[in-house]
Amino acid sequence: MGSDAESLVHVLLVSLPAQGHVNPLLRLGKRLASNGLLVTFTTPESIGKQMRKASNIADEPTPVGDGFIRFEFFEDGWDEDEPRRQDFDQYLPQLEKVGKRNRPVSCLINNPFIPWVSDVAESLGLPSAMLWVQSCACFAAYYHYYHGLVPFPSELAMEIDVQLPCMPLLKHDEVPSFLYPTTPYPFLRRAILGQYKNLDKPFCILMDTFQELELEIIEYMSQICPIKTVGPLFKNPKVPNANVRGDFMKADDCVGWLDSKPAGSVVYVSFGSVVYLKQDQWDEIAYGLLNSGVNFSWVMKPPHKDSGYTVLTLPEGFLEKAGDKGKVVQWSPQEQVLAHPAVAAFVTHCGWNSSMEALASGMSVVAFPQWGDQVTDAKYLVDVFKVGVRMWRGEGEDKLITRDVVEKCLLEATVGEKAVEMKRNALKWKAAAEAAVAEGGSSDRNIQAFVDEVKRRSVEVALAKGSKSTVVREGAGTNGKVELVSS
Ligand SMILES: O=c1ccn([C@@H]2O[C@H](COP(=O)(O)OP(=O)(O)O)[C@@H](O)[C@H]2O)c(=O)[nH]1
Ligand SMILES: O=C(/C=C/c1ccccc1)O[C@@H]1O[C@H](CO)[C@@H](O)[C@H](O)[C@H]1O
Repeated sequence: MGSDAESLVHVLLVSLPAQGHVNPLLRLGKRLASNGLLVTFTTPESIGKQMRKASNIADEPTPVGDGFIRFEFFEDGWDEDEPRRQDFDQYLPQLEKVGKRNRPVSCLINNPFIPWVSDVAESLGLPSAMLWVQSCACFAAYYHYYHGLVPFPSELAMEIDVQLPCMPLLKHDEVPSFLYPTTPYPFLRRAILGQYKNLDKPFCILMDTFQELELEIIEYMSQICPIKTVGPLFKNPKVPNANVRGDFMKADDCVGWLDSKPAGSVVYVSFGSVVYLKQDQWDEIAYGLLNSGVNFSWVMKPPHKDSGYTVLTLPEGFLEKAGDKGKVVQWSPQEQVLAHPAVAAFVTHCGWNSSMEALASGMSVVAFPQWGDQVTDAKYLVDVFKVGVRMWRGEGEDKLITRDVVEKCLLEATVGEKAVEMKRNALKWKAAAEAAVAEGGSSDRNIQAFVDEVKRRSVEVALAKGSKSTVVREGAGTNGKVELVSS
């Protein structure tokens, strides 16, 4: 490692191996590095392999602003082809078993679903932080559910509305769906609530949202938990995002195609990295797109080989009928697409990363949430942030969305008075997001305060540990230039 990197305070970021978790944590890593830390990003080798192939990951630490970022993948102890990785009830304990290893660092940061990282930090006498990768509203919903603070839908009262402090009334199907008594994903409820058991351990809960976006609930929850909002992390005015990326799949080129289209004429359609629709729903979306007459760019990712999903197909003759009006890709460079002037609106599953990327790019949305936080995000995008129309309510609503509804929503989001109003709101959020991450903005100040706190704590830890298991390098306490090294 270069001597410059060696002299910096070192933080270790441990990520769940899922695209929607790697992206925000890696973005945080780049932000911390640009503020002068050495950041090591780690996740299991099974995904590391894919990331190396898709994202040109260097073996050496990469300079980012005043600091460095490097990747270090760890073996999860299973064979390359192990299908149990798709089963969270089996995979999360396995990750915990192999992941609890000593590492010479000053702070450990994890994302949700792997709360044992803060146990590791505690056992090493190190500070830890958690990056919450969903909205503060969802954080509050899980918190109130976990502590039994307000009534939620239950087997006895399935359809009750939920009133959380400082939040709009949520209908029964607008609370994160893993909390429904009937959720088909109880293992994801267990996984996400696992984080709340350990919530007293991280000294800071970083959140990929920003103060101005969720003001009241952030202020409310900040009285209960040590929250620092640092989003939108994908907007990094100090370091361009193209530099270090964590995609699991190489993006297809659709930007050239977008360049050939008039401004505001394209609808971008993507359901993220995990959600997979049923074939009949896919067909209705396809016909809705054709019938609406809009230009479209549609992400059709292949299913994971162990997911049990069958490969989706397009209706016969679809591509011929669409001609140059449509571009179907397996994976897109989403940030670039959302920033492209040709794109008018985004049909999204409302994962929090996609939601933040849309808001911070000034993009109107057609909300097509499926499960988990997505149903709550859709509620906020449509009714609170007022940037979208709702195409479906999510897994609580058991019905096929027909091509006519798809067409109607596409047109509502792209032409007419409502579309203009939504775009106006979206541009307002874009400006607010840019201000939050700009020098002196709310998120920028919080990042700097966090980095200062990590540096301060690294000195404390070094002093407390003495020389047996750690070495404090020359310059300890000045400019935070301290590194702990296991002897
Ligand atoms: O074709 C695609 C689809 C998604 N993404 C990225 O993958 C992440 C998806 O995260 P999100 O929380 O929206 O959904 P998830 O995949 O976790 O359900 C976001 O950062 C997107 O920008 C991308 O780069 N290309
Ligand atoms: O990334 C995931 C879930 C991954 C998963 C689930 C089941 C089995 C293997 C992997 O969820 C997404 O996380 C985002 C951030 O928390 C969230 O906003 C999206 O809605 C989720 O789809």
